[in-house]
Amino acid sequence: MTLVAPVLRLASASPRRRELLTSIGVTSEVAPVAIDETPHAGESAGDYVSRLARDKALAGAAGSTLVTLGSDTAVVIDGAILGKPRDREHACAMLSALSGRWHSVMTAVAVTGPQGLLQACVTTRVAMRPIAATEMAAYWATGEPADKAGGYAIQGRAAMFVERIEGSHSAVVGLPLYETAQLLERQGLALWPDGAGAVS
Ligand SMILES: Cc1cn([C@H]2C[C@H](O)[C@@H](COP(=O)(O)OP(=O)(O)OP(=O)(O)O)O2)c(=O)[nH]c1=O
Repeated sequence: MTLVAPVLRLASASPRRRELLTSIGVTSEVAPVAIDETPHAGESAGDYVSRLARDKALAGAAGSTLVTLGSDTAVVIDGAILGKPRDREHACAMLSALSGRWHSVMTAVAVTGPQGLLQACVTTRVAMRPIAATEMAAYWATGEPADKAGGYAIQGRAAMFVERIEGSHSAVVGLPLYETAQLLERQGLALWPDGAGAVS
C-alpha cells in the first residue's frame, strides 16, 4: 500500500507550522504572504488573530486551486496583544509581564477550499514560573525568542519556564492540530490512506 501525502498550500513562512503539518502527514507547498498586521482600534485579540489568519489564507490562495491554510498566533496578557519582540529590551519586557503568571495564547487557523473559508480560533492558557532577569538575558542570547509571539518558544528552552498548560500545545507552537485536521478533512483532504476517515 502506498500512502500519498495530501498536499496543502501553506500561506506561512513559519517553519513550525510546516513541521506541525508534516507531523500529521500533510505535505505543504510553502507560499508565504505579506499582509498588514496592524491591529484595528478596539479589535479583540480573538478577532485580530482570526482576521490575520483569514487574510493570510485568502492572499495565499490567489491563483491556486489547492486547499490553502493561513494562521496567526498572539500571546495575550491583561488584554494586551504581544507579538514578536523588536529587540532584547522588548523581549525582556514581554517575559517580565509573563513571569510568575498565567496568560493566554490565541491561535487562529483559516482554510480555503471547496467549502469556502473555514476557520477556528483556539485559546490555550499557559502558566509561567517566575523568571529571573539573568535568565531573560541568557534566553535572548540563544536567539530563540526573536521570531516568536510573546518572545518565547514553548517547544524550546522556554519549556523550562512553563509550569502548566491548559489547552492545545500545538496551538501554542503555531497551529492547533486537532482543529486543523478537522478543517482539512472538511475541505476534502484525505488524512488517512484507503479512504479511512475521522469518525464524525
Ligand atoms: C508562543 C509561541 C509562539 N511561537 C511562534 C509561532 C509563530 O510562528 C510565531 C507567531 O507569529 P505569527 O505572526 O503567528 O507567524 P509567523 O510570522 O511566524 O509566520 P506566518 O505569518 O508567515 O504564518 O510565534 C512558537 O514557535 N512557540 C511559542 O511558544
